[in-house]
Amino acid sequence: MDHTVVWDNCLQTIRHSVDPQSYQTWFVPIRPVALNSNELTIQVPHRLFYEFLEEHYIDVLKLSLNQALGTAGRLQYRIKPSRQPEPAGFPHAPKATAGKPAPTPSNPFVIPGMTRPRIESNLNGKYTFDNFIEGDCNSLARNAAKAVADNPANTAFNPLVIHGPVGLGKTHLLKAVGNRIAEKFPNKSVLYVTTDTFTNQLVSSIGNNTTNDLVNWYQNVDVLLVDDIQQLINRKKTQDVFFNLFNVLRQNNKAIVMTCDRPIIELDIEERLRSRFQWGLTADLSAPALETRMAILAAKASANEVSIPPQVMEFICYHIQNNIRQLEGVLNNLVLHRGVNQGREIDLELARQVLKNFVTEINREVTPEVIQRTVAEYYNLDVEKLASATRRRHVVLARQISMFLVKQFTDQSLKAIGRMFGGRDHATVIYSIRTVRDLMETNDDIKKALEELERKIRAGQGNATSTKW
Ligand SMILES: Nc1ncnc2c1ncn2[C@@H]1O[C@H](COP(=O)(O)OP(=O)(O)OP(=O)(O)O)[C@@H](O)[C@H]1O
Repeated sequence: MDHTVVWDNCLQTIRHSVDPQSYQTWFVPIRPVALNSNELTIQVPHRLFYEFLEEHYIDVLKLSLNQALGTAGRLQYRIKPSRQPEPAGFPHAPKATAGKPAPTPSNPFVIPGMTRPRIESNLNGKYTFDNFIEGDCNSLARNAAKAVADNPANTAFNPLVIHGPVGLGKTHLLKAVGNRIAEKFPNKSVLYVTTDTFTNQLVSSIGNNTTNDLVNWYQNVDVLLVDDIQQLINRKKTQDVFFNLFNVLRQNNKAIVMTCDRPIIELDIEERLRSRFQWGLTADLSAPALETRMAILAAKASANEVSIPPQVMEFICYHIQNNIRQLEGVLNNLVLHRGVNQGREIDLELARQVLKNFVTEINREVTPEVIQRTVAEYYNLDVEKLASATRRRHVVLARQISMFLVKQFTDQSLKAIGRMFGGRDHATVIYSIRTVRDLMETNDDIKKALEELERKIRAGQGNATSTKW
C-alpha cells in the first residue's frame, strides 16, 4: 500500500465521522506525502490547520489511522511551504514600464479639503480578538482570522471569507484582523472598506476618468479587508474591477479577507469571481449557544461598567438568540433606563420592559402551571400525572420536585400547593419539600436536575423571584 491509498482509506472513515462542511474545510486540503512502515506523513496547508486538527479532530484521525494501518499506525504532519505557484491562467499584475516609474496613484479616501485620509477612522481599535468571545459558533472563523492577522504575508487562507447572518460578528472579526495587523506590523498598509464604499469610489472615478488611479491605489495595500461582498450582486462593473484587483493582490501575495451574508456558493455574481473567492477558506458564523451569549453579554456589560445579576442576564439571553447587535441594543437600553431612573438597579422587571422593544413574545409569569409544565416536560410525563394518584417512582419524584419549585417560586400556601397536586394534605407537601432538600444534599443528579429546572423556569419567565434553597 502506498501513502495515497492509506490516506484514501483514512478519508473514508473521516467522511463518515464529521459533517460535510468540516470535511471540505479541514480534510480535503490535506495531501498525503509519504508512508514509512507504519508512519503516514500528511501535508497541511498551514500551521493553523495542524493546530486545529490536533485540537478538534485528533480522535477522528486516530480512529481512521487505526482502521487503515492498525493500532501501530502513526501520523506525521508536514506544513506546506508557503509560496505556491498561482493556479494556471492567473492574470499577472500590470508592471511599471521599464525605465519609467509607475505613476503615484491618488488616494480615493481623501475627501477634497480634508488632510487626513478617512481610512484611519475605519480601524479605530474598538474591535479586537480579545473582545471577541469565542464559542463553537465562531471558533473556525476566529482562528482563521487570527491566523491571517498573525501572518498576513504568508497566509494559506487567501482569500478568507467569513460569512453568516446579520449581527453575528463578521465586521468585528474583519476589523480585528486589521487592528491586529496595524499593531503587530505597523509597516503594512491595511485597508478596511465596505463593498458599497468601493462601488461609490468606482462610480465617481468613472465620472472623473480616474479608474486606473483607483485600481493602482488599491494595489498598494498589503491587506485588503472588504465588508459585505454580497453588495457586489447586480453590480457588473464593480465585479469587473474587483476581479482584476483581486487577481493582482493575490498574485502579489497580499492578504484578502472578506465578509458576506451568505455562503459564497449562493452569491449571485460572475462565476469567475465566485470561483476565485472559493480558492481560500470559507468560515461561517452561526448563532451562539446560550452560554456564549451570556459570556458576550457579561463581557459587554463589564466593558460598560454595568452590573447585571446573572438571572437577568440569563433572561435576556434566553430571549435574544440570533443577533448579538440586538443583545447590545438591550444592554444600551438598560443603561439608558437606569440613568433616567436615577441609578435604578437592573432587575428582571426592567429587563422585561426593555425586551418588549426587541422581541414580540416574552414568556408569561411564573405560575404553578408553568412550573408543572416545565417539570413534566423535563421528565417526559403528561402534566396530569403530577396530580394523579400514581405512586410510580419517577412520577412521585417529579411531583415532589414540582411542589418544591412551586414553593420556591411562588407565594402559594402549603395547603394551596397540596390542592393543585391532586388534593394532597399539607403534611404531604412538607414531606415532599424536605425530601427534595435532602436529595439535593446527597444526590448530584437531583441537584443538577433542579439547577437545570430552575434555569429553565427563570430563563423562560419574566418575573421569577430568586429561589431560597
Ligand atoms: N463573539 C462576539 N464577541 C463579542 N462581540 C460580538 C461577538 N459577535 C458579535 N459581537 C458584537 O455584535 C455586534 C454586531 O457585530 P458585527 O457588526 O460584526 O456583525 P455583522 O455580522 O457584521 O452584522 P451585519 O451582517 O449586520 O453587518 C458588534 O458590536 C460586535 O462587537
